Amino acid sequence: MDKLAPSPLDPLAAAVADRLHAQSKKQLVANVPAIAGRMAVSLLRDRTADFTQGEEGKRFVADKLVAIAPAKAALIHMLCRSIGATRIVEAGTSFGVSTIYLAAAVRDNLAERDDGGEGLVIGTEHEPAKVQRALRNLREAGVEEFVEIREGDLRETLVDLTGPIDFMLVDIWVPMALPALRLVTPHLRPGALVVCDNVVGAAKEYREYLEFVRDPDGPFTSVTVPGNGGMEISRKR
Ligand SMILES: C[S@@+](CC[C@H](N)C(=O)[O-])C[C@H]1O[C@@H](n2cnc3c(N)ncnc32)[C@H](O)[C@@H]1O
Repeated sequence: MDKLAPSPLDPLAAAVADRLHAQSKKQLVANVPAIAGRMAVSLLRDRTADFTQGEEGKRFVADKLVAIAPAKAALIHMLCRSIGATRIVEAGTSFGVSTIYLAAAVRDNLAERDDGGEGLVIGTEHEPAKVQRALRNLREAGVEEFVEIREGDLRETLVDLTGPIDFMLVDIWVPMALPALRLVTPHLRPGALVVCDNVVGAAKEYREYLEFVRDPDGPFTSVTVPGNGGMEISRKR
């Protein structure tokens, strides 16, 4: 028996997502020694395990999927379906794996409402080649019409957002997580959810982000979901 529940996606989108999950895992496994080496150098040099920074780090990750894990993707899909999300922001699109789940949720939420309303996932990605790959994957998965990918640095691409936003996925290199959330927070509707990946595995690196979402006087209430690097799920007050 499979360890995970079946994919929540329709067969067309599931086939594309499953292929990309497998590709991402294979890429990760093949690069374990390279990643471990880079983490060790980063720890010694900058006291952080974040190996994505600096010119060399950026070059290394420029062609990597680093896709969200299947179970986490299924969870964000379920959350988006549960809150009826139709306007979503994704910080960190890469090859579009998480985007497929978010866009499928928007499509299905709109279909259930059946009121002619519109919906959109606004993704952002600063590697032009990844944007092209994401667009191709979204087209193949049949969900392209529900996605707009803004190419460039999110500190520029997310400044002119209009709300209300129902859901945000933060799956980005760590130093960008809090700047992304700060940009989007004013546009999140009350009850909107923000999911940030890998906050347990990289708790030290996410310290400021976590302080922000866990601040009892701040704009969010927050829970940590452990396992596989962990996730922080924060709800806008
Ligand atoms: C962890 S990956 C995203 C994976 C994606 N959510 C998925 O599941 O397929 C993070 C992505 O953020 C992109 N990125 C990093 N810093 C960025 C920035 N300042 N602006 C836009 N994109 C950025 C990287 O190029 C990388 O593709």
